[in-house]
Parts: sequence; C-alpha cells; structure tokens
Amino acid sequence: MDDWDNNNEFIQRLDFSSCGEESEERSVNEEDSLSLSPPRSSEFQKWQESSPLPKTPQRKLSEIFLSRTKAWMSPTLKSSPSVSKSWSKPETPLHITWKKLQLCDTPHTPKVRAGLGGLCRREMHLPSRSLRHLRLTPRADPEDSCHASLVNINPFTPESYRQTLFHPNGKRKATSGLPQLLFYLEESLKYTLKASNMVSRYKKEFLELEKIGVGEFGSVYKCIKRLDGCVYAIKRSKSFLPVSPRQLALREVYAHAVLGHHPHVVRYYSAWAEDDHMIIQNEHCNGGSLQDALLENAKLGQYFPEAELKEILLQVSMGLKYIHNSGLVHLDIKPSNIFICHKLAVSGPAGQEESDSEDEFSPGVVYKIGDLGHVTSITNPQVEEGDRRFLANEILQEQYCYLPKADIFALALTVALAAGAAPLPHNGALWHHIRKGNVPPIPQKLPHRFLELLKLMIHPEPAQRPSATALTKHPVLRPSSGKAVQLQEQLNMEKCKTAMLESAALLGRERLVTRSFPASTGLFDDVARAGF
Ligand SMILES: Nc1ncnc2c1ncn2[C@@H]1O[C@H](COP(=O)(O)OP(=O)(O)OP(=O)(O)O)[C@@H](O)[C@H]1O
Ligand SMILES: [Mg+2]
Repeated sequence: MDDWDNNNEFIQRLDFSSCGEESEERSVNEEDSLSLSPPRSSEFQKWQESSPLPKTPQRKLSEIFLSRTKAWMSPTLKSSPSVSKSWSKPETPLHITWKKLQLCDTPHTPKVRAGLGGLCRREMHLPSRSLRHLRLTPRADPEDSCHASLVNINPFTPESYRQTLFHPNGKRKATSGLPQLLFYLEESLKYTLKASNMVSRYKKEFLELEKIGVGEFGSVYKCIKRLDGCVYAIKRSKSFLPVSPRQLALREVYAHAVLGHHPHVVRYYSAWAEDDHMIIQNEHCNGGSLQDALLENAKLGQYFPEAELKEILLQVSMGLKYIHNSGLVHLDIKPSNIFICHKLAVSGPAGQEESDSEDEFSPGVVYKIGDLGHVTSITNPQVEEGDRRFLANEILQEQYCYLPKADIFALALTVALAAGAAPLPHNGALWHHIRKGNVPPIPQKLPHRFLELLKLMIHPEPAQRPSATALTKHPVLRPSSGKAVQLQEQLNMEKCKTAMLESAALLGRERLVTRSFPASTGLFDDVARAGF
C-alpha cells in the first residue's frame, strides 16, 4: 500500500462527495459538487432540468450536506473502536443527508450494473451524463456509441454469451466462441486498467483499518466506508499482473456481479480499477477464513466437532446449490476460500437478546463461499484449475461434463481437513489414493453414515457424487427433514383413520334411523330431509 499511503491527510479527511458505491454516475456528480472536476457538461444540465427530482444546485447540496454532517463526523477520524460510536450519534440521522444525496441518482444494485461489468462510468471513459439519459437516447451522440463499445462484456450473463457466439440473425459466428471470449476479456481488462486518471476512489471513499490477508493475487484490507460507516473487505490486486491472473481478477468481478446475493456467498458491493490495480469491495467476514480457523485449531491441537462439520458441509452446500443453479461452478473450493461470519448478538432495550422468529435457519456462525476468481460457466467452461490438493481427477484429465461435481469433491476434502485430517498432498501416491475414493484419515470418531457421505462425495465417478441440492436435503445433515417426512406419513395415516371412523359412524347412524323409523311409515325420508 506504499503508493496509497503518501497522502495520509487525505485518507483521514472525511469526504462527503461520495453517495455510495452503488451509483456510478453519483460519484461523477459528487465530484462536480465539490468542484474537484471541470464544470458539468451542458448535456448533464439538460438532463438535470428534465429530471423529475428537485432542482437543487449541486454546489448548494454539498454545502447542506457538509453543514449537517459536521456535527457528527470527526474530520480527524482514526481507526479506533470509538469510530462507529461517533458515527452513529442519533442527532443527525443519516437518512436526512442521504435523501439530499439522492439527487445524484437512485442506487443501483450490483445486479443492475452487471451489464457494465460493475465499473464506474468515468472509469469506462463515458461522458458525464446520466445512464438514464444514455439509455433513453442511445446513439444520440456519435462519441457515445464509440464509448459504449468499450463497456466490458460479462461472459457469465446469457445475453453476453449470445452476443459473443451468435450473429444478430441467430447464426453462429465463424470463429470459436472461446478464443473470442478470451479476446474480449483481455481487451476489456486492458481498457479497465487504463482508466486510472483520477483521484483515488479508495482513498476518497474508504478509511483503511488493517491488512487482513495476502493472497496469490494481492492483498485484502479491512476498511470503513466513509459514507455509510460500515466495514468492508477491499481486495486489491497486485499491479501489472500477468495476463492469466488479470483475467481471473476480472472473472471474479463478473461472477460476483451475476450471482447477486445469497447468505452463503460472500457479498459483493463494487469493483473498479485504479493505477493498474483491480479493486473489489466485498462484505467483510468478521471470522476470517476457514483456513485461519484451521491454523488456530492446529496450534491448539483441536479440530471441529461433528456438529460443526455438518454445519460447514450443509451451509457451503447451500452456497454451492445457488452457484450451480445459476449455471456456474466455483472450481476453487478450499478452506482459504470459505469465510466465517460470527453473528453479533443484538441487545434489545431490556438488555435481552433479540431473536428473529421468522429466521428459521439462524446459526450463530455463517459460512460463506468467497474468492470467485476461478468461477466459470457450466455450459461454456473456461477452466482454470484451482488448488491441486482439492482438484478432482476428471478436471486434471480435462473432462468437464460434470463440473459441479468437482466442487462437491473439493468440499468433502475441505470438511475432512476441518475434521482434523493431515495436510493434503499436491501429488504422488496419496493424491491418487484419495482420487480412488478413499477419505484421508480423520483423527476423531465420526458416525459411519457421515463418513460414508464424505466417501460418496469423492467417488471416482463424478456422476455418483451427490449434487449440492441433494446435500442440502441429506438426512445426515438435515435429520429434521427426515423427521418431517416421517411426521407427514404419520399424519396421513391418522387422516385415513379419521375418515374411516367418520364413514363408519355415518353408516351406524343410518342403521339406527332405519330401525327407529321403518321406511314404510315414510318418516325416514322426512327425517333425512330435515338433516338429521
Ligand atoms: N471478505 C473477507 N472477509 C474477511 N477476510 C477476508 C475476506 N476476503 C479475504 N480475506 C482474507 O484475505 C485472505 C486472502 O483473500 P483471497 O482468498 O480473496 O485472496 P487470494 O489472492 O485468492 O488468496 P488465496 O490464493 O489464498 O486464495 C483470506 O485468506 C482471508 O484471510
Ligand atoms: Mg483465495
């Protein structure tokens, strides 16, 4: 972070020009409002005039915001526990200022932005105009159409695939889709990384607290976003990465943007390029990675107990089910790519813990799948092998017909490690032994059915391995779901019995009536008609 640290004063200063990462054009407007950028274009003014939103001059807006926020945000904010405290002073509720800021634009979810590859419009060299305007009047400006062609193409969206592989008339393009896709990726990445001619968005929008991890592709920092006061994990790639890792960095952005939100997938907020670095803003998982937890366990000579192992397996299966059902595979499932969130207890007014009664599945620890750098499509795979220790044999053999089952294989080995298995081999006899369907030795007594499930998950035949969906319903992991089936059967039997008893009672009543009032008297019909 050396190159980011040379302007400490700037980092410490609170910046109110940002309206949030989820609005690309917002950040452009905000800069305008603080007179950091040249005057707005006349087109922008036109848009502003036609906009139904109140016409508050931008300059005025920032002044209002500054005057209202001065009271509760210290300009010399430091990374200390008091930070969140001072930020949450009730006298200036955030929503008041936020409403003002909404003048800039409405928030966009990462999903909405998927078509833009999650990149800031300015970073894409688009002119300072509203996206709304751009959408309503496509090609109004020849410059626009030129710039529009420089928008990244997300290969994980079906539409992008269609455009990549087919002509508008529906005919398949002459060149193979895959090299062309790689070409797109490389070109768009070059363009993305060139777009660095601006004040550091990272410095402007985030207060860096600490470095929380170093990986193959760069470093991860725990940061507070100045505007919303929430903590995020900011992943920053090394500069001048070679082509292949750069493509993986972009892939991670594409995958996150397409996947949207799931409780068992690390949440993505934004991504941008800055001085040859790719920066990804993700949810911060306060428990670190599962790998961190395993290292801690190893130091203490402990391992996860059976109940926690099942929890890991169940929750990660839920995340995988979501990824696979979205037509994607992760291909790098391993402890360092599974993240842990400890739910923080919220005390109610009476000092009691509040529990959300609607939250049927509410464990204290949530496991989430992260690091989507190897994600690829199931139907059009661009396979970049993940960690060899967790790699299924068929992937090494370049057989890609059962890609989701490679994630299942890696998940079983991840759980075996969490159960206390020795570090996995990168190759050699033991590597092959595991690929023959042998679970590595586990130094704790686990139920036979659980071990059998792990064995099935690393079956040499990928088709034999359970799917993520099957795992989420498996009786070993969800004994209650088996019980529910049992209860339903019992209930059906009871219903049957009741129906039989009712009809028997009706028959008995009819007989009684017939005996008391012989049909010949004609009284029977009258009584029956009266609804006896
Ligand atoms: N969202 C997050 N919340 C908390 N910690 C994180 C988060 N993302 C990453 N980290 C920390 O940073 C480390 C490296 O992150 P990440 O896996 O994304 O990078 P990487 O370059 O792919 O590393 P690796 O090659 O080890 O997988 C993790 O092991 C973890 O300790
Ligand atoms: Mg990783």
